[in-house]
Amino acid sequence: MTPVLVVFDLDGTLLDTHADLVESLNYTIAAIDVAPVSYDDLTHLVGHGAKVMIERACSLRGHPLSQEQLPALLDRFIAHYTDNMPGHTAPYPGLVEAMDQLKSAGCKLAVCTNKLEGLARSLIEKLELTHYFDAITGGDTFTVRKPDAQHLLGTIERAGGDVRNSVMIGDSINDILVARNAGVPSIAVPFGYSDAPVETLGPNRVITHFKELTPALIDELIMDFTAATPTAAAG
Ligand SMILES: O=C(O)COP(=O)(O)O
Ligand SMILES: [Mg+2]
Repeated sequence: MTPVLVVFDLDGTLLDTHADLVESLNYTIAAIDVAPVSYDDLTHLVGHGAKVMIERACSLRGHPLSQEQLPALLDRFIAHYTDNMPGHTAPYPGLVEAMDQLKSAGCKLAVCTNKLEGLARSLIEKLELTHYFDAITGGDTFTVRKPDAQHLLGTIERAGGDVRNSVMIGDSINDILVARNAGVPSIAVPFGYSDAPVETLGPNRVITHFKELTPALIDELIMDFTAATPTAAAG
């Protein structure tokens, strides 16, 4: 039987990236005299990749961008963010212990983020977490990204997992939707970047700390999900 695969979102789920995102974003938009954004604004800005984050930040501050302005700003963001990695970014409390426990129980782990794959890989590498993951995919890895099912299905395939034996864990609507679209159960965490309370996004479970992310919880979630999904059970 294929090992259980736990797929993590990155920003706001694996890693607390808020301080560095705010810093690089404000450095980027200062180039065109757009006023800085705050930590609270991030719930509205993060989760769709850097391009959307820059666009939304400028709109939020009353300076909608033209499409011609975007590439240079994106380059500015990527350069600043890369130069300052890992900055203040760190795994959320209990994450490493939870991943160790899952690995010991035979689970595979993967990352499915809308961050650019290169940025995600560098950041994970700088934090010495690369060895945990059987696959790392970003918003530019495939032709589509979360919430499109193919982003998660492609990640599962690269990690050598099975869609019937996988779980997605994330902090935003795109994570819950990609799981639903791919036919995979989801877990939401409330400490990331979501406009709405995560309970209202329709995840199969909510955990408030990684100490709750045990092999037993994952098994139970897959069992419940399979039992409630006739096609998955039949497949
Ligand atoms: O918006 C981003 O850059 C990525 O966000 P994600 O890791 O939560 O998918
Ligand atoms: Mg996220």
